[in-house]
Amino acid sequence: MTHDETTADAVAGPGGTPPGPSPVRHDPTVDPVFSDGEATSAADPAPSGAQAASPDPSFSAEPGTPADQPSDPAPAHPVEPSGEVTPTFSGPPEPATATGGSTAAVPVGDVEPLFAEPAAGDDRGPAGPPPASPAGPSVVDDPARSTEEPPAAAAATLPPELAEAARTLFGDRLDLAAAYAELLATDGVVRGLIGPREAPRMWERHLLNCAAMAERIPEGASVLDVGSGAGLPGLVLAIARPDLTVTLVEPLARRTAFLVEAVQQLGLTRTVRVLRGRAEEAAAGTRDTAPLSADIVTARAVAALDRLAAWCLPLAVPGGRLVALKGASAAEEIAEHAGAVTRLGGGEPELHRCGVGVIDPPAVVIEVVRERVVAPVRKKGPKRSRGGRRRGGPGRDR
Ligand SMILES: C[S@@+](CC[C@H](N)C(=O)[O-])C[C@H]1O[C@@H](n2cnc3c(N)ncnc32)[C@H](O)[C@@H]1O
Repeated sequence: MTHDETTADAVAGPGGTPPGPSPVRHDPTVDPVFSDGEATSAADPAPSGAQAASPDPSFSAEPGTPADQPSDPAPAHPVEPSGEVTPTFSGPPEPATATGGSTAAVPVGDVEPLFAEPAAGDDRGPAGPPPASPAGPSVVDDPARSTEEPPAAAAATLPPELAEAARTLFGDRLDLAAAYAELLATDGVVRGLIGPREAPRMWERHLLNCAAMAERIPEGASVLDVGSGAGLPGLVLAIARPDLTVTLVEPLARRTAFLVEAVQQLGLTRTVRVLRGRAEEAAAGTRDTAPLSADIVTARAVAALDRLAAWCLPLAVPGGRLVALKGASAAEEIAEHAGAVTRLGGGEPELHRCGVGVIDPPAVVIEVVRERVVAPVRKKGPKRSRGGRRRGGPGRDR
C-alpha cells in the first residue's frame, strides 16, 4: 500500500509525514445516521451529507476548539475551523495488505465504552488542564505507592490476577500499556473523558479486551480506528503491536486533543496519527484531505453493525476488513444486519472470539470483509429547475 502524503494536513500529532492509509475512491454509500448515544451539541446542528462541500478543514487536531458532536442529528459540519492544523506523523514502514480470516465462534461478554456520560463540558473548547504527568507505569498493585498516588491512578494499576494475561497480550510493551492506563485514569478522568468508576476495571474491561483483538490483525497492517474516543481500541492496538500503523479517527475535539497528547507522551508518534473527523469524512476526503483507507478498520462501541458497516467498509481497502469489538449481542447483530452489510459491499459477517485461554471471557469481534466497492447511493435532494431554483419552493418575493 502506498503512503498518502496528501493527508499531511489532516493529521495531528507530533510532526512529520503521515503514514499509510491509502487513498481509496469516494464511496459514501449511505446516509450517515448517528446512534452511539453521545449527546448532541446545539453548537453543531447542521444536517449530514454536506461534509465534502464544507469550506472548512474537516480534520484537525487542534486542541482547544469546541468539540462537535457525532451523534444524531448528524452534523454536516462536524469540525469547526480550528486554525492551525499541524501535520504530526512520521511515516512508518508501509503496511501489508490485509488478509481475511474465518473461524466460527460464539458470542460472549459485553463491550462498553470507556466514557463517562458526556458532560456538559464535552463541548468546551480547551481540552482542560494540562495532562497529569504520570509518575510512571503501575504495572502491579503496590500498596507502598498507593498512598502517594492520586486515587484514580492507583485504581488503574494492573490487578495481579490479570498480570499474566497482560504480559501475554502486551509482551515487552506492558509498561507502555500501564502508562496509558494511568494516563486514562488521571488525565482522562480529569478531562471528563472517562468516568472515575472505570479506572478500577480499566484493564479487565478495556485494555485487555482491546489488546485481544490484535490477533485478528495481520502483521504490518494499516489500521483505521473509527470513533477512538480516548483511544480504544486503536491506541491499545498500537501499543500491543508496534508493527501496525494506526490512524485514530475521532470527531470530538476534546478527545482528539487527549489522543494527540497521549500519542506524544507514550512515544507513539512514529506509528500513530490522529485524525479529527468522522468516518464518513475520512472515507470521502475533503478539500484538505484525500480519502483514506486501511487494511483493517476497527471500532468499539460506536454503532450497530449496519451503521458501522456503512461508515467503516468504505474505509477498508477492497479485501480489507472491518473488525468490530462487540459484546453479547454480536450474534443477534449479525442476524439482524447481515443483509444490510452485504448491500454495502461486505461479505458475510463472521463472529470470532479473541484471547481464548488468555482472558475470560474472550473478546468477541464481528468481522466483515469488504468484498465489493458498491456504487455511492446519492441522497435525493429537492428538484431544481434549470435556473437553479427549487421547484415548488417559495421562490423569490415579487
Ligand atoms: C461510545 S464512544 C466509544 C469510544 C471508544 N471506541 C471506546 O470504546 O471507548 C463512541 C465514539 O464514536 C465517535 N463517533 C460517533 N460517530 C462517529 C463517526 N461517524 N465517525 C467517527 N467517530 C464517530 C464518538 O465521538 C465517540 O467518541
